[in-house]
Amino acid sequence: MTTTTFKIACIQLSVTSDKSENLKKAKNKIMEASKNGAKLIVLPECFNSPYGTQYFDQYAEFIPNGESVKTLSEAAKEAKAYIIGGSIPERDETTKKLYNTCSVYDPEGNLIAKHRKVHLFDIDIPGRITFQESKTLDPGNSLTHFDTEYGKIGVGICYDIRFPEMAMIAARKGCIAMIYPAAFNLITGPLHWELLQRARALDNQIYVATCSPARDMNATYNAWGHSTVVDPNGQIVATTDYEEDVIYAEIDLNRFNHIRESIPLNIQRRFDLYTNVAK
Ligand SMILES: NC(=O)CC(=O)C(=O)O
Repeated sequence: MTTTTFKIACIQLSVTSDKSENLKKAKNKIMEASKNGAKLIVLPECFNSPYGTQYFDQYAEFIPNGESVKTLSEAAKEAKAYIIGGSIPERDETTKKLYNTCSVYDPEGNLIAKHRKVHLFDIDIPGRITFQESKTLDPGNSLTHFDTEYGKIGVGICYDIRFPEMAMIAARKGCIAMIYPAAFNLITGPLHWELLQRARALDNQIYVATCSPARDMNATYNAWGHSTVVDPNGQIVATTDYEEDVIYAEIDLNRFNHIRESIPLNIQRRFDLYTNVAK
């Protein structure tokens, strides 16, 4: 019998400057989410290090030969759940370049996918926020989707959510959900966080989940929090405020199919008109 529902958990982790502490806490929270029935467990962007260009070099690890991969692989196996391992600063073993990278594990603890943030967070809103990830990071060059017994799932990291093409391609390739480990901030969070998630979900009739670190007002970057799960109708089905928390939602494939059959965008698209303007 195919499984038609499963529980997702997004762990809004309180991240400190102590990497071992972050890893220990992430593992404990994964076990807690698994005990509560979660089969797909998501961690936040930069879950093993503070978020900031000044930290990436110091906290960077090789993938798969690093301690964060070891911890997440063990956690996935013990929890018997898929883990979307937020992101960590990654150093490529060959080129030595740095990336903001999400690693994904199956319930046997195998590393099954790796997503390097494709769109780097370079913004300048004068007097409010300036952030230049490209000062220290290189962008990834591929889109990431992986198969589970529940369906295909796509991954993006934070700023990637602003580029609708990514979620659209995932949906066209058959993904039931896009998952974004992310860390918006006190300027862009209230402006765009919820709207972007609901837009990606509604346009593509897929589930969308985001997982943020908890807010720390003593950190150099103050995360917005508000980790959220949105259904294929664009409705919020789980969310929270900015403190440490774990949110849970049921991903229901019957509901996914029902929404798509009721408003059948997939068979109504006019690809004959879209060619040549996609760029
Ligand atoms: N931190 C990010 O990558 C993106 C973000 O905060 C925003 O798009 O706003």
